[in-house]
Amino acid sequence: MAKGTSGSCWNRLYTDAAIIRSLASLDASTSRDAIARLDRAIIIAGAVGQGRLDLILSLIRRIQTEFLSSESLLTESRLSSAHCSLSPHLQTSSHDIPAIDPPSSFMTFVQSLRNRPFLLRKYATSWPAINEHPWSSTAYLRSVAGPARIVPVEVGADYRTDDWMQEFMDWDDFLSALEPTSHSTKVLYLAQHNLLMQFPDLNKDIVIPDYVYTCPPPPEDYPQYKPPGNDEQLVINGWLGPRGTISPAHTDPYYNFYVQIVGRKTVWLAPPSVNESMYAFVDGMDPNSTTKSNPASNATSPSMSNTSRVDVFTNPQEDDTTRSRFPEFWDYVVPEAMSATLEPGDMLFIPPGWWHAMRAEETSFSVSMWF
Ligand SMILES: O=C(O)CCC(=O)C(=O)O
Ligand SMILES: [Fe+2]
Repeated sequence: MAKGTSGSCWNRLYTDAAIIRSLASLDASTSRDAIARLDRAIIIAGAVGQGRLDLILSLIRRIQTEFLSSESLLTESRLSSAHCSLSPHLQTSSHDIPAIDPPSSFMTFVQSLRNRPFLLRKYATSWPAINEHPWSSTAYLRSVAGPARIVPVEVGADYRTDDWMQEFMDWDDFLSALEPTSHSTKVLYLAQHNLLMQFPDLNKDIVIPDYVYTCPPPPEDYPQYKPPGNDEQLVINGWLGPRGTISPAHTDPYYNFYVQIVGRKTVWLAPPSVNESMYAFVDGMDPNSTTKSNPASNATSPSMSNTSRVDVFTNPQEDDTTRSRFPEFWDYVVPEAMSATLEPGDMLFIPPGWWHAMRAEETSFSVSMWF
């Protein structure tokens, strides 16, 4: 779900303070802390300010070379570990997401295709992220970062539950926890994070599709659409986690090209016209309440007001309360909803305002491009 942006003067102050503090009394014993502080300036404050991101990245490299170059990064493992090859059938959707041939022109995309989701199967199979520099290789993912880097991680399978939290974690430890040999019992999800800004070598492994630069007008059913507010009007996020990580059904206000790089992921979609039957969270609401809510009205908690309380990955045969708790969902949403399981190389298009939920069928790495 799209996060808000916070005041840029504080972000600049945070960034500059992090740079100064990491250089003060820098030696071998403080080098890891210094790198973590610089990473937090990227992650929390977006490393704002003229030339600050490049400065921070080159400082991190210098500190790694000076103090941590002896640390081995060579541990190799493949992330993807197929558990089953069958695509799960969702009880909560009635249609397949249409798989089409690539639009014949940008005009076709902007004029007629931008209003509904579609799937371009195998669109990205020739990307370096799938071939020359496979993002399924933990040795490669370690090498683009170098030692002592930290990343933001969600702990817990689903952000609607009480035991869910976010924390910073060592990138190496996070990758180790994803490896098939790991004994980690926690569900860790690196979600909605601009990993390509933090590890810019990854940028050369993807090919941003030109559709994101076509400045499409608002779709017919979402007139309030505006592109992201950054200079490029484009936000790229990475999503990396083990089998079972779930993003519950929610809406974002942007167009989205979503590319599956490693593993398989099941996607569920429903149009903005079903908003009233999605049982979105409303500020102050008891999460177990079954009251229907309109996500556009009187919601004061922006972070959850566009998130549904319905578990769209439920199986009504196993959970017999779901039909009685959310009757309108079953009556009005399920007939409109569509789903698909994405394979590496598949690219999905989601228009703004569409409800979407994702579940990783195995260790999964995806990239979203909001525009
Ligand atoms: O991959 C996921 O878990 C969620 C992706 C998503 O919500 C998005 O791309 O907007
Ligand atoms: Fe989303």
